[in-house]
Amino acid sequence: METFGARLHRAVAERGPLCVGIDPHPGLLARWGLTDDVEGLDRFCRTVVEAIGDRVAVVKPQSAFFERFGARGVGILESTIRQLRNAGSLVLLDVKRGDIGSTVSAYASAYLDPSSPLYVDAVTASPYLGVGSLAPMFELAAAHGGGVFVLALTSNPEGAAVQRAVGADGRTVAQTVIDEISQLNQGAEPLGSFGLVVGATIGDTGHDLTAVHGPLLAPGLGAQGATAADLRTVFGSALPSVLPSYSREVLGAGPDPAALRAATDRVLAECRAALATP
Ligand SMILES: O=c1ccn([C@@H]2O[C@H](COP(=O)(O)O)[C@@H](O)[C@H]2O)c(=O)[nH]1
Repeated sequence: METFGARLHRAVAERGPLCVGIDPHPGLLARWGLTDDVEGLDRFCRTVVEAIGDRVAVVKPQSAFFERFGARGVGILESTIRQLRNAGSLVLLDVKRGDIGSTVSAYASAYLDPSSPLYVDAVTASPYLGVGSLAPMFELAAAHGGGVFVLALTSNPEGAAVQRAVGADGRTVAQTVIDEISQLNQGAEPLGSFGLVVGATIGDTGHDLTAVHGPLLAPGLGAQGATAADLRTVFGSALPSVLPSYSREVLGAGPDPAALRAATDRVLAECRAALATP
């Protein structure tokens, strides 16, 4: 069985270093001339998948925008995941789950067990009940070739107060998360399956990402103000592991599929240039 890290490494080599988010904000549905209901949600997602599902390495549906429509919205999420898989992109579900270990086990079954209707290639997870509480997710991911991206240094300004707080051993909370995830990836080739979320907005925080050996998802580009040129400052020598992520910057170009593809190609070119070694 091929690991998530190996599949991601191959997808990025074939399609380029880019993750595009599917975030059907009410404002975007309106701008696309769609109704703010399940029918509008379905049309929005189908348009995105048909436009870019066969050209982007990773697509990241944001679960919140599906959950707000209840069971029918989650049904659209299930069908969007299936369509993305058929189009050949890896699916990273942004759900930011975290809880005590016995409950994390159920979240793991929901997203990382191939028999689940919401089965995806990888999920985002929150480490604030302790990285160890996420162990059931790591175990199920490893068993089925899946991946987990753990929040370390998020793109929103409010995150710093918690994530950069310093513990008794002198490390920040974020550095503790970084170090624990690095341990999980030891010995994995060509890339570990356990990633971190590090916002492109945060500047140079002095955190050491050199030993992670797993993917570094970088949201915050475009709508939140960061540019591809900021990636070098944030990630330094860890730049080759960065997976830049854009949602509204690309989605705002819709609903014309050609315009969505053009926006995707533009941000991908910017990321390629930013990630290229000097
Ligand atoms: O630190 C984080 C973690 C996750 N996100 C998510 O990424 C997208 C960003 O959307 P944009 O439209 O590109 O701003 C969204 O789903 C967030 O929930 C993040 O922004 N920052």
